[in-house]
Formats: sequence, C-alpha cells, structure tokens
Amino acid sequence: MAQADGLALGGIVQWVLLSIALFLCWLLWRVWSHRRRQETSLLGEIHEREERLNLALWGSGDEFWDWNIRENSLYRLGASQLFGHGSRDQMSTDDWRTQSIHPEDLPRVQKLLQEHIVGHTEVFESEHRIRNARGEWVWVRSRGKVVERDSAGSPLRMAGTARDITAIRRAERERRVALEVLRSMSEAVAVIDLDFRFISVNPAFSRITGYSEEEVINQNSRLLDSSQHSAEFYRRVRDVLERTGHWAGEMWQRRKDGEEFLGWIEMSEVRDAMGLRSHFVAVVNDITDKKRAEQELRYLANYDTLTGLPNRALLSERLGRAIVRARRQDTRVAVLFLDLDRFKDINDSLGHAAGDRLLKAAATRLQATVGASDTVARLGGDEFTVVLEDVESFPAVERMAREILTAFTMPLEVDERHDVSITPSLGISLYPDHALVPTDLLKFADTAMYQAKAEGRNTYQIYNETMDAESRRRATVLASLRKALDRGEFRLVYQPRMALADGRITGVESLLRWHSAELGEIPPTVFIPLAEESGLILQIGDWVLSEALQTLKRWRANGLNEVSIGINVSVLQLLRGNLPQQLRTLMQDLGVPSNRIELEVTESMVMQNAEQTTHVLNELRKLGITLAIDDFGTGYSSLVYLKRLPIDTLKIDKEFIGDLTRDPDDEAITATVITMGHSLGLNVIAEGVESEQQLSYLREQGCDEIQGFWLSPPLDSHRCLAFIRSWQPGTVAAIPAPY
Ligand SMILES: Nc1nc2c(ncn2[C@@H]2O[C@H](COP(=O)(O)O[C@H]3[C@@H](O)[C@H](n4cnc5c(=O)[nH]c(N)nc54)O[C@@H]3COP(=O)(O)O)[C@@H](O)[C@H]2O)c(=O)[nH]1
Repeated sequence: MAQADGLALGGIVQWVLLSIALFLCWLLWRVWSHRRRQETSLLGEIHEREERLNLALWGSGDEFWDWNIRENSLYRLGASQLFGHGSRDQMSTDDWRTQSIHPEDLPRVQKLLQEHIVGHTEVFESEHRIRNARGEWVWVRSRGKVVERDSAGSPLRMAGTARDITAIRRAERERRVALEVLRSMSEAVAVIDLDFRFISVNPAFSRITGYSEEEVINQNSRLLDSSQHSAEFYRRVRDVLERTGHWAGEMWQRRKDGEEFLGWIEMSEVRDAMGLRSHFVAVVNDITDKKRAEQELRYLANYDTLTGLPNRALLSERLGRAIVRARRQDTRVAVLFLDLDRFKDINDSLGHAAGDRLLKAAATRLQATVGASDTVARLGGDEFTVVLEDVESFPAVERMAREILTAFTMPLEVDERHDVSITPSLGISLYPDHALVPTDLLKFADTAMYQAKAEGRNTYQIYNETMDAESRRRATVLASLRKALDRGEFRLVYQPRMALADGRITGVESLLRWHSAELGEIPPTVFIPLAEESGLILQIGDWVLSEALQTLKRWRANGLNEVSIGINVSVLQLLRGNLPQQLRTLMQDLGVPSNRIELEVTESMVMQNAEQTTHVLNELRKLGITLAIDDFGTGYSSLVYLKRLPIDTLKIDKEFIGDLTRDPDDEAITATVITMGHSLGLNVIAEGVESEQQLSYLREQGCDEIQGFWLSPPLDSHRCLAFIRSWQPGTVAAIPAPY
C-alpha cells in the first residue's frame, strides 16, 4: 500500500509537473505571441509613421536629413524627390562636403553649423546650393538641430530638413528686379484698390505729384483730380475702367502744390490667382513739357515769333480756306500785300533791335486797323499781308487800303524815347477777279505793291495785267543799272537857281542822268527808287559827289567863285554815316570850299529818320556845308524837328509852284512855307518855276530864290557854265509883281 501510495503520489507529482510544464509552455507561448503581436503592431506603427513621414516629406517637397556626427555619415530621406532620382540616401560627411555642397557656399554653411553646435544659435539655418542628381546646382533652405549629445554635452547627432527654394529665390529675384524697375521708372506708377484708393506708389509718382507714399496710401485717387476737367469726365473714366478693366488717355492732374500737369495715363486691372479683379495699376507719364514743346513747334510752324502774327504757311492755309468759302458763297476775297517804305534804311541806322520793335509796332497798328476778324500775316522782313473776306466791291477794299495808309500817318513808338514815322506801300489782288489760287493772288498783290512803290510809295495799287510787264521791266532796268557805273553811263546835268532880290545866279542843282546802252535814256524817277531799293545808290551817290565837286572845281577855275552846287543825297548815304569824312577828303583833294556845297535831302526822308540823321547833318554843318530840305511840303513835316535840324534852306516842291495863280490852296501853302521858313531863319527856294506869273507871286511873297524851266532847264556842265557867264541879272530883277 505504501508502495501503491508511493506510486500514486509519484504519478500525481508527474502529472502536476507535466501540467505545470504545459502551463509554463502555454504561458511562454502566450507571452511570446503577445510580444510578437506587440512587435508586429510596433513595426506596423513604425512603418505607418515612416509612411506618414515619407508622405509628409513628399507633400511638402522637403528632404529629411540625419547627420551622425561621430560616425561621420549623413542619412537623407526624400533626397531623390528633391534632387532627382539617383541622389544618394546615404553618404559620408566628407562626400557631402566635397561633392554635394557648392564650394562657394561651404565656408558659410560650416560656420553656421559650428555656431549652432557650440550653442550660439538655437537652430541651424542656411540657404545654400546643393548639386542635384543631374549635376545642376539648386538652392535649398536647410534647418536642423542637434538632437543627441553625450554625457559631456558633445553633439552626437543632428537632424533637420532641407527644402528646394530655387523657384522661390528666382521669384524673389524677379520681384526685386521688378521693384527696382518700378523704382527707377520715370513714369509714375500707382496700385489702386477697387475703391480707387492708393495701395502703393513708386518714387516717380512722388516726384511727379509731390505726394510721398505715406501721404497717399489709403487716400482716394480723386486727390489728383484737376479743375481742368469736369466731375463728369472723371466719372466717365472710372466707369470705363470698371466696365472694361482698361482706360488710356490724356488727363490733367493736380500736384500737391496745386500746379496742374498733363498726364498720359494707362490704367489696367490686375487679377488675382483666382482670376478675380483685385486692383488697378495706373501708369502716369507727365507729358506737359512734351505737349508744350509740340504746341511751341506748332506755333513756330504757323506764327511769326517776332510779331505773333500768322506766318506765310498759316496765311496760305487761311487764304485757301477763305477762297473755298468765297467760292461756295459767291463772294470776293482781297489780298493786301504791304511793304514798309525804306524800312531797310531805318533798320540799318537804328539797329536791328529797334527795327524789330518797329516791326512789332507796325504789326499792332495794322491788326488794330484791320480788326481781329481778318487775317493779318507777316511774310518776313517788312512784308505783311492782309486777307479780307466777304469783300463787297473794289471801293470797299480801297477804303480799307486808305484806312491803313491813314493809320500809318501817326508815328510808331519804337521805345520811350523814339517815335519813327514809316509809311507802307500796298498792293491789292482779288479773288476771283485776278486769280483763283492763293499763290497767284499773293504774287499779283506783290506785283501791285511794287507798282505802288514805283508810284512814289505811301500809296496803294490794285493789280492789273499791265503790272506784270511793269515788274518785268523793273527787273530789266535793275539788271542794267548794276552795270551802269562800270560802263560810265551816268552823267550830271546842272540846273541854275536865281536870287529874286537881285536876279543873281546863286548856284546850281546837280541832277543825275543815265543813258543805258540797252534801254536808252532812263529818267531818275525810274532808276533812283530802284537804286535806293537795291542799295546801289551808295556807289552811285559816291560817283555823284565826286563828279559834282570836280565840276565845281572846274567852274571855279573858270572864275565862278560865287556859285554854289546843290547835290542830292539819298537818306541811305546819310544813314551810312561816313558822308562827312567822304566829303572832307574830296574837298581836300579837289581844293573846293565847303561853303559852296549844299546837300539836298528830301523832306520825307529826313523827317522819318530825323533822330538818326541829325548827328550826320550836324557833322556836315560843322564842315561848313549847307543843308537843304528838298520837296518841302510833300511829306509829313514836324516843326519840332525842322527847328532842331541843322538846315539852311527849304526848297518848296514844284507840285505847289505849278498851280500857283490857279489854285488858292497851293498859293496859301506856298505863302505859309515862305513865312514859316523865314521865321526859322531859313533861305526859301521855289522849285519848278515855269512862268513869269509864278515868279511874280513868289517875289511878292518874299521867296528868296527860284529854280525852274523859266530860268533854265538842267544843262550839261559846259552849257551851264556858259549860261551862268552870259546871265544878265538886271533883266529879271526888273520883272514887276503881277499885283
Ligand atoms: N539821290 C539823288 N537823287 C537825284 C539825283 N539826281 C536827281 N535826283 C532826283 O531824282 C528826281 C527826279 O529828278 P529829275 O528828273 O532830274 O527832275 C528834276 C528836274 O529836272 C525837274 N525840274 C526842274 N525844273 C522844273 C520845272 O520847271 N518843271 C518841272 N516839271 N520839272 C522841273 O525837277 C526835278 C528837281 O529835282 P529836286 O529838286 O531834287 O526835287 C528828283 O527827286 C531828284 O531829286 C541824284 O544825283 N541823287
């Protein structure tokens, strides 16, 4: 039993031990399978996390790097997506240094790493270039931190991310370039929101408008609205901009200081990434100066800068339009061509500045006479043109021509001290009577003007066809005149004059004659004006002086010591200024006395140029030469000047003498001139005396001397010498007065 009991116990023990062993095995299996499950789930979790990290890196486009400092190795996750397939996931730090990073950036990156490792910076942060799988350099922004240190604090591991910022840097560079362009642009640029408030402006905007960026931000763009446009105009512009997204045009704008400027403005909408309008950009070009320059150019092209009158170009245009209107309305257009008489002499003597002022004064006088509705133009020099529209008749044009002549009888004020008298000569042509086109009308009016000059100036002429022949003849005469001196075609004749008191021959007047080889005998009334206009009178005048004084010398050698010689001089000779010196030399060379020389200048010439000629006349007077005013009574006489001028003799024009005893007016004028001349202490000579009646009347009025066909026509020097020698004074002195 004890054995059985022992066997049973042993069985039980074995069974228990087996059960325990089985249980332990089961427990171990359970633990193992639990661990296994745990491991599997951990691995799954790790895998999932890695997946997420990879996804995150893929999504962000970043690379993860892990640098084992002690082992000197670099692990990179996501490098291939950042730098292309083939980029290495693992590399040694040395390879990274020598192959991966751009050599120029390496020192900077190492410095930043060092600063972080020693604890100077919280994080390592750097932008540098990395070579990608294709061998190109790409810019990355790398951020990282030390993530493990040993017990001594030395870094064991650093980890971080890197991001490709090549595109960002390019965009940034482009943005900087764009900003620089905006900054350096000469056009003002403003970004405006949809409520037309300024968002940003460039420096040119501040320069042009005077407003700084701070002053305009958030301000409405109405700030620049100018008073030159109506509110309606600005409303329309904004309306177009809102509807179409674009507006371009010229717009006046007001600067901060209130000054207005003209801008060429281009406004365009800006759309955001969603394609919605977000802003407007306005580019403003200040075109005030350009516009002004354009206007000035237009002005210069169409107006005469001196007088402000239309020039030839604008005149032709207006005349053309006037003709078109006249054709449509069946009316007339008149062209008045005006030239100032002897303007050249005045210009030469007064100087060009005064000449310019005279032209301006003449332009004002002309415009005031004609009125604002008709065109007055300056063609250059002293030539003006008037265009009259809706002309009813020839007399109406003549009336205007006379009004112009009358307007010029009053002297023109050149400055505070100088008044100058100047007369115009006018030529007139009419559409459709004389021509149908502007060029012909102008040409014919010009021809008529020359005819007016030939008629003695200070008058008008209406064009007729014979004038063309006349102007051609003038050109022919002038061509011959230029050769006359060299060919020796001039000669002087001498007309004696006689004292009424005792019948003595007191002197002669030398008169020029021209016999042209081609044209025959040309009267002085024809060639003298041409010689004056062309300036040839200066050389011709020199010849006359020399010739006349040589005759005087010859006569004196023949015993005519008491006879004086009168020599006509043109005002041009006086204005030239060297006449006194010229005469001094001639007198010395020829040995003739000055008190036997009298220079004759016409009244109108001297009166018009009194200020300029007085000095020369005084010089001549100082030489002992006497001075006579010729053609007295025909021009505009100023007693003031007459009194001031150093003259000795008045010669009453033959125009008054011819009608003596027939025309009471001429008698009255002649008597008055004699009285006035005597009251001024002057010797008075009557020219053109042809009859005894005239002679008697003049004697009765106390005239001092006479000259004319009654006594003798002009004679050549030999015949004149003979005439004087044979003259019997007693016979004439005995002629009684008619009353
Ligand atoms: N600058 C210069 N001008 C000169 C010179 N020589 C002449 N002239 C000027 O030319 C104009 C015309 O002169 P001319 O044809 O010689 O006529 C003169 C006389 O011939 C004429 N005359 C004289 N007596 C009578 C008369 O009884 N009846 C009449 N119908 N005519 C007469 O008058 C002219 C006189 O000239 P003036 O005394 O000068 O007025 C003339 O303006 C001349 O001045 C010259 O050398 N230089």
